[in-house]
Amino acid sequence: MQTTAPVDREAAVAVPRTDFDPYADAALDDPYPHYEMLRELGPVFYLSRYEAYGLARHAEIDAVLRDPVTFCSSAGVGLANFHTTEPWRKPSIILEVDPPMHGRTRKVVAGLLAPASIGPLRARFEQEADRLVDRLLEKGRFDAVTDLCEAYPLKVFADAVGIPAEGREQYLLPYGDMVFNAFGPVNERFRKCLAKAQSGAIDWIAEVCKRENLTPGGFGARLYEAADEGLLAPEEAPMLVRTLLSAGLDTTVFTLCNAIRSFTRFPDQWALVHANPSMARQALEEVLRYESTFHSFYRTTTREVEVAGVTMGPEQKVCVFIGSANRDPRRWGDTADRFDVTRRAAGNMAFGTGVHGCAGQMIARLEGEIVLTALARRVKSFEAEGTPVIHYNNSVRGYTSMPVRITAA
Ligand SMILES: C=Cc1ccc(C(=O)O)cc1
Repeated sequence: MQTTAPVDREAAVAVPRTDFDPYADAALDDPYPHYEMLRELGPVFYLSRYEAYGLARHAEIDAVLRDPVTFCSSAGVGLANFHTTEPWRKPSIILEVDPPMHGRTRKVVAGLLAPASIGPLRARFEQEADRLVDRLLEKGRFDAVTDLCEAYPLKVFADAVGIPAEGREQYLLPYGDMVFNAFGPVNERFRKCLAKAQSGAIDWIAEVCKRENLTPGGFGARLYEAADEGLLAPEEAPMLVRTLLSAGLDTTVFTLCNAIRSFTRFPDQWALVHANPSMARQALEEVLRYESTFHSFYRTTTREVEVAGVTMGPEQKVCVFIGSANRDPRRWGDTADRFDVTRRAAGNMAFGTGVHGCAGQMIARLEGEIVLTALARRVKSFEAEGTPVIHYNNSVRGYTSMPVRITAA
């Protein structure tokens, strides 16, 4: 689909309008029937409640994310347009910038998080996963959110960044919760979360991003070394440490939540992974497709552009529902709504795509693969103990609580 064709007004089609609220609790409880409705509205629709265009099909989302010049990030990647609204914090110098600046900061962060750079962490990550599974098997029943999904990234990823141990539980997750709520509207959820973040987390993050508080050799310290080498301006190093802490915790926590949730819902799928732990990486990819952590974010048009016959003016917000793209039968066939760990789920949109595709996706996959492998080797089955409590956030999806019982192999 061409997004750079000159606009032909006669050919332009009327855009289907909907007053659907993707941020209502009812939508967040189970977004998938709503996504199907949006996909059936057409390749492009208009969210009248938020005065933004929306895309819910894989093909159009892929094309928009691959055109960062027409669909920019420097006006913010949430509903708020930074050209008219004061952001809640200083914009990110990697997420909320466009090429060419984006290319420079991205090169530094991508180098830090590349397979060659994170490979040496594998042994430490595996040791921590085994230690954690020891504890879980002793317990037998526990809350998978607090005791597993939060505990693991808060230890291994926060250690890899090199921040102090003190204050992580209290501040890291509430800060990430605010980062992801900020991509949605200023609703009650946004306001409550911002007030909470302003009562400690924002200051704590600023403090731990300072060079003197970062462990030598960690990702944080290495960003300052990049500044020493002139690859970054001095003031950019703490901003990129902030990026790691903004993007690298809640996302992985919720991906692990969505994995455990999927395996308790579909025990036959766990049985396959338990029987063959080397499937863990492939199974994780299906979790990322089937229950994406990141569900939606925005781009802003930089000019008048036609998408699938619909003419959009400049300065228009466009919401891409990547959680829907991952269930689009046009891309995944008629089993798109089936959780199937034998599927080839590569090419899913869980980490976005294009130049802004998640720079941390390899370390996120490493954490997920290692945890699932450690569990697959030693846990025969997961049983849900009661209904898990959904974590309501404007753009990411996971759980606040998930009591489970495990049976040792
Ligand atoms: C994937 C989300 C994301 C959130 C925050 C940042 C940042 O703060 O730079 C980057 C990515």
